[in-house]
Amino acid sequence: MTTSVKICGLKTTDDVAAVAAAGARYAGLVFFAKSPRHLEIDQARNLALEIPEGVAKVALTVNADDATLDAITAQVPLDMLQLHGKESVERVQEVRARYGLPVMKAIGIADEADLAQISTYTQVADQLLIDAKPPKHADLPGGNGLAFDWRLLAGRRWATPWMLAGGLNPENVAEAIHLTGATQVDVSSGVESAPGVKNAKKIADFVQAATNPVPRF
Ligand SMILES: O=C(O)c1ccccc1NCC(=O)[C@H](O)[C@H](O)COP(=O)(O)O
Repeated sequence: MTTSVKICGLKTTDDVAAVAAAGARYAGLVFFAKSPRHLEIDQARNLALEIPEGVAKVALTVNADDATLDAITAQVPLDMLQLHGKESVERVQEVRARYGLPVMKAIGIADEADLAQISTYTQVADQLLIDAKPPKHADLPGGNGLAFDWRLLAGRRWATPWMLAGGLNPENVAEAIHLTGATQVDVSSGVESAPGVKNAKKIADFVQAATNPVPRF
């Protein structure tokens, strides 16, 4: 089975072109003001209109209220919502029902105790993003370029589709897939040349390494 790739935090039409050329399946648009990848709604709309069919447009929000989600979903053509904050099970259900879009819930993992969170959301989310838990005082709840111990996921399976994220890059993604059994992976910092600046070569190398994961270790 080939691995599906999500490139998160696109900001320019060059980023869109690089993602499409590389063969990624998902493109993430970040709505979080503190992030170097943040987009205003009109910017996101223009970018989303450039994303070709076959690449799913994912809007990433953090503890967003209905007014914020109403504004985003009214103006930006989308295929999925990614909830990357402390949204409860009930909030995930509400968002799914209100917008009629598939919802991907991010779960932060630092140690084995955090794995219980995954089972909590399997019944309500369409997808899960299993990511590194951010450091305590981090400005960003995701997109920090930090990995967790992938061995925590070894041999575990969930009925809900899931993506592996956190500190992935072209050099380590094959090993991460090998250790976790992930069939979907997500990356942001690992395909950038500076925070918020995507690099087309790194995007191509990442997709290549993820979709042809010949272990090099
Ligand atoms: O990317 C951001 O700036 C961001 C901001 C606020 C919440 C979440 C954010 N990113 C979430 C993602 O889906 C990232 O791709 C994921 O955390 C992996 O990031 P990285 O470790 O940098 O590859």
